[in-house]
Amino acid sequence: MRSSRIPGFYKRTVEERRELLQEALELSEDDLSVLTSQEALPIDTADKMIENVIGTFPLPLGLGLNFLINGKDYIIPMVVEEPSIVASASHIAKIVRDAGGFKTEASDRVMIGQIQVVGCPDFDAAKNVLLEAKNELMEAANAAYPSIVARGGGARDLDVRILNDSPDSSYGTMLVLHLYIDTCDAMGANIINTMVESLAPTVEELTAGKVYLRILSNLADRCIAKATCVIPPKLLATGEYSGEEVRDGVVHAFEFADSDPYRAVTHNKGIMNGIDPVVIATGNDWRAVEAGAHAYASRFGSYRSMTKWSVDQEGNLVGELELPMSIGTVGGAIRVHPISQLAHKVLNIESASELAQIIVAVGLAQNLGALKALVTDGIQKGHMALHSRSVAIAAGATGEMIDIIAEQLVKLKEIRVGKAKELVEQYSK
Ligand SMILES: CC(C)(COP(=O)([O-])OP(=O)([O-])OC[C@H]1O[C@@H](n2cnc3c(N)ncnc32)[C@H](O)[C@@H]1OP(=O)([O-])[O-])[C@@H](O)C(=O)NCCC(=O)NCCSC(=O)C[C@@](C)(O)CC(=O)[O-]
Ligand SMILES: NC(=O)C1=CN([C@@H]2O[C@H](COP(=O)(O)OP(=O)(O)OC[C@H]3O[C@@H](n4cnc5c(N)ncnc54)[C@H](O)[C@@H]3O)[C@@H](O)[C@H]2O)C=CC1
Repeated sequence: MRSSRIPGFYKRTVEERRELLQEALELSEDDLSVLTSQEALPIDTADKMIENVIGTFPLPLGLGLNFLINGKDYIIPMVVEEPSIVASASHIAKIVRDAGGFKTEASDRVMIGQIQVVGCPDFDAAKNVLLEAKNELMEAANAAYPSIVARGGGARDLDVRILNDSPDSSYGTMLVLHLYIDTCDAMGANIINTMVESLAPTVEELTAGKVYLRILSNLADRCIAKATCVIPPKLLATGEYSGEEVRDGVVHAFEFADSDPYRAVTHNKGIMNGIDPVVIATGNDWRAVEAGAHAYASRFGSYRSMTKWSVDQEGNLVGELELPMSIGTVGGAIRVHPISQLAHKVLNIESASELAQIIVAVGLAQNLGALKALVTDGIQKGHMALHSRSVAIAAGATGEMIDIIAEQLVKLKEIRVGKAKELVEQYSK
């Protein structure tokens, strides 16, 4: 692939951008045809994906540019309705690229299946008996889904916990079995749920209890991806703000988020601004990723910042983001949605682990984009300037009028629908 650095891409027309993408990735007309067809998601396909279908709901698909991750260039498809996100990710990726790019890593792709057991006559004895039967249970789980074992995955470990066993607990005591499963390139819901459901009768027999829930856990804390970046302050200088001022502002912003859940939620929303669009574009389950990410942000006992920003001995800004990343490159809607298939082609990835690492790099970039704006000019300048186009459309502007009205709103520093309506009326006259 050619470089993901395509300066001024955003100044081109949609048509020109498609041509540039085709050139950069050597895509065929056929690959791109999904973008120009009347129905990007054919209604017959949509009707098979969910229930009670009456139509489809299109969202913009943009490209995050400039990403250099572990020395490899990536063009990143992002599906999102909010303006300035794609610009901001590309803006920070450009800065980090000049600092050597993002470095990422990932754990093994081990997901968790849970089995809930209640009513055991002796919970400690039940726990011991399950642990003693660990190998047999893992073998039985693998036998329930042999194809994942053939791909090199399958059950890896098993653990048992007892919940609510203190006398003052207001809930009933229960035993929870965790089955740890390597799901290879799948998110793995199907694999995990099949395995835990298959074990339930044996677990009931061994524990003399009753099994209720048999389902994966979205707190996928053994399926982790991590991104880091190290940025010399000179690359952060913005307008009248020195690089050191921006760097220190970002660290203060992190400390604020890490100490205060009210701020942490907004800070982390800014991270998910980058993560969700890639998860959606690649046909993955964003509710699963969201739920896992927020729970992971609370793992030390309170809800905290997902990212960490600090200064190293050379005075560089150091950013880190580590999250559970239960995504896949096969399964679910991934091979069903035609645009998701194109997104995977554009990303040019080999595995779910590679995709997970890209996603956390985008989340880290997105966080820095928002913080850099917040500690300098404020969010309104960059974000609202781009949002002004949506405001103009909401006020009834069409065609060439959209950019003209949007520019006037920015100039007047009044980016609101009421003002836009006045301008649309004047323009129409
Ligand atoms: C918007 C920018 C990037 C402008 O920033 P800028 O400094 O004017 O950008 P620039 O003109 O120097 O351009 C630098 C690069 O940015 C990209 N870029 C620049 N402009 C565009 C554009 N129009 N379309 C596409 N890409 C764009 C592009 O890659 C460009 O490189 P080039 O191609 O020129 O070589 C900046 O102001 C920014 O990042 N703002 C923050 C935006 C943001 O975070 N939005 C999220 C919504 S707010 C929110 O929901 C989260 C929040 C804020 O609450 C989270 C929190 O509180 O932590
Ligand atoms: N709590 C949750 O998060 C839940 C999520 N889901 C949904 O499950 C879907 C994801 O399900 P999956 O089980 O991942 O999809 P899936 O079952 O459709 O795909 C996995 C299949 O792909 C096959 N496969 C082919 N190549 C593979 C490779 N290289 N690595 C691994 N498997 C390979 C496997 O044999 C497996 O049968 C998402 O749409 C999600 O919304 C469903 C239930 C609960």
